[in-house]
Parts: sequence; structure tokens; C-alpha cells
Amino acid sequence: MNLVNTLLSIQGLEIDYPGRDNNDRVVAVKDLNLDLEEGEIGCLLGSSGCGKSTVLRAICGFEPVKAGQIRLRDTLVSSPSIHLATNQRRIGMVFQDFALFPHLNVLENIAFGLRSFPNTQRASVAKEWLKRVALSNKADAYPHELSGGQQQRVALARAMAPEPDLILLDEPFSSLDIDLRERLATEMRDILKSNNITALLVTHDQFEAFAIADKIGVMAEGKVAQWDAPYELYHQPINRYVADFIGRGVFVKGIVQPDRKVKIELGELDLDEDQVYTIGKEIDVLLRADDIVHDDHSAMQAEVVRKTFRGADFLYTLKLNSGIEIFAFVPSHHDHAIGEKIGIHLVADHVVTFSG
Ligand SMILES: Nc1ncnc2c1ncn2[C@@H]1O[C@H](COP(=O)(O)OP(=O)(O)OP(=O)(O)O)[C@@H](O)[C@H]1O
Repeated sequence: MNLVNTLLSIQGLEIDYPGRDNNDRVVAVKDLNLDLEEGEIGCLLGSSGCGKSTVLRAICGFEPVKAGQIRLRDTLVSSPSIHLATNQRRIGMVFQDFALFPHLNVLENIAFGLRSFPNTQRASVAKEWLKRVALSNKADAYPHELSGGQQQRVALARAMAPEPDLILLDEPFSSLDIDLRERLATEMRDILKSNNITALLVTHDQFEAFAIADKIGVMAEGKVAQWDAPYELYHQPINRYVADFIGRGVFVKGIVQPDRKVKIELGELDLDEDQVYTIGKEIDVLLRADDIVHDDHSAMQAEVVRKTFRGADFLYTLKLNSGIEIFAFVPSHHDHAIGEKIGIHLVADHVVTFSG
């Protein structure tokens, strides 16, 4: 392993909490591994209670570790026998509610993190960061006079100003309007990237994760099931859990045919070249909403059983003749009624399969 450019390295991490009974322990994180390179943005993605925040707290130094280790650059900061204090870790933190000081104005909030700087430098460095997050005109404003997105940028500037090695962000978009989140995630990514900041955030929203992260770790029950680039997670999920969690899809049954094909109810698909398949074997084929195209001229029909308007398109739930329900994104000018039969065809070019 090359540690030169690896900023954060977590190996075999295990963390537990006291349970209800005195001797009882509840395992929150187990055998967790990940590496984050310098300048990379990583994201831990998972449903509530899977252990995301516990990992962040351990990196910060708020939680002792039971097994494994956490390294920042080449310094071992946490292991069962070593625990570096939080203030010695050079980590910046952005909290879910931004945690700005209500009685300090924007400039003072940012300068707060610069207490170790000489007085003469504090204001100029704080002003420079205010400029970098495009809020120079708000230096004198108080947090309650800012929008949620502006407060978030102040919190980010406050965390970045002391130039920590790593920024941790705990659900940074959860208190913002849902339609703002994706835009702000892109904006935050631009700020972090243009300042070459290494960051790790946690979220339960995969679209936020896709908008901001270079690497995503899908977490389940305290473990990272797959730590990979968003594209790989989507197209090469390592197991059914990841496949199910990422994107909108369902598994349908298929029978392996000669010439690397699989036959499903909707037709034949090409199988992955890298895998070995037994002809005649039944396998599960992942069909995602973007693998199905609405086509008025297709003889293959499916019944609309549900639909969700998403602006540019609808997410249709379609029932096949066999009774199986699949998803399809359909441009929103194709507004079909529930119960109506519409033509569809398959466009999957990369097929994800698991043995049946
Ligand atoms: N202080 C604690 N004492 C006991 N158990 C805890 C404590 N903090 C967390 N846990 C348990 O550890 C597990 C992981 O919690 P954690 O807060 O890391 O999850 P999370 O993925 O961040 O969840 P959420 O998205 O809901 O914030 C959960 O089962 C939780 O109940």
C-alpha cells in the first residue's frame, strides 16, 4: 500500500457501545476498511443506524476504537492502545445543523477557528475564506440573516480556514430543502475541489453522495460493503445489498443461453464477458429504471401500476404479463394513465447478475 498520497486509512475498525446490561456491548462498527487519497471526497452512505456517524466520531477522536486502526497521513491516531486527542488531529468538522455561533457575525464565526493565528492575520485569513465561498458581502451579517445554503458555506469556510488535513461533514444537507440539496452538493464539491481539500461526509441520500463524492462506501450493519467510485457502484455492485441500495431496480429471473446471452421475460441480454456462466442455469438479473425505454411502437406491453412525477420524467412502475413489477423512467410528456398498457423495450448494455 502506498501511504504517500493516502490521507486517511482505516483498517479493520471495530467500535462498540455499552449495552443495557453492564457486561453487554453493542457492536456499531466492525471490520471496516477504507482509504481516502489526498484531495479526494469520500462519502459513507447507508440507512439510519448503520454506523456512519460512529465512524466520523472515531476519526475525530470522540470514540475509542476496540480493534483496528485509523491513520491520518502516516500518523497512527487511533488504535486500541493509541488515542490522539481531537485537537491534535488537524481535522475540521461541519455539523448537521452547521453549529454557527448566533451572537457572532459571519466574519467572526470564521475567525473563531483561527484563534491560534496572530491577531493581525486572523481577519485577513477569515476574509480570504469568505471570498472563496462567495460571501464577502455578508461579512457583517448574523447567522439568522442567512439562508440555509449560505449558513452551510459559512460553516464550511469556518472548518476550512485553519487548513486542516481533513474535513468531516455529518449529513451536511439534511436541514436544507430537498430541491436545494443537489445544487448545494455540487457547489460544495466545487469549493472543496478548488481548494484541494480532502473530505469525508456521511449521508443516507444516494443522489447527494453521487453529486459530491469521488468514492462512496455503502454501509450495512457497521461494515462497508463496497468502497468504490459512484460509476462502479452503480454498474458493478459487489453484492445484492449494494445493487438494491443503489439506483432503482428489481431482480428478475433469467435463464443462461448459449453465446453469453440470458433470456428474461422481456427478451435476451448480453452477459458480462468476465464471468463464467452455465448454460441453462437460472440467474437473477438486475433491471434498473434506465434499462427500460418507453416505445409506442414496441409489441412488448406493460401495464402502468404507479407513477411518480419527477419534473423531466416520470418514474413508472410497470407490471409485466407474468405479474412482475419493474421500474422505468419515461419522459414527462408521455403522461399515461394508471391501468393503461404501454410499449417498452430493453436497452441494458451492462447486465448485473447474481446466481439464483
Ligand atoms: N452512545 C451510544 N450508546 C449506545 N449505542 C449507540 C450509541 N451511539 C450509537 N449507538 C448505536 O450504534 C449504531 C450506529 O449508530 P450511528 O449513530 O453511528 O448510526 P448512523 O448510521 O449514523 O445513523 P443515523 O443516520 O440515524 O444518524 C446504532 O445501532 C445506534 O443505536
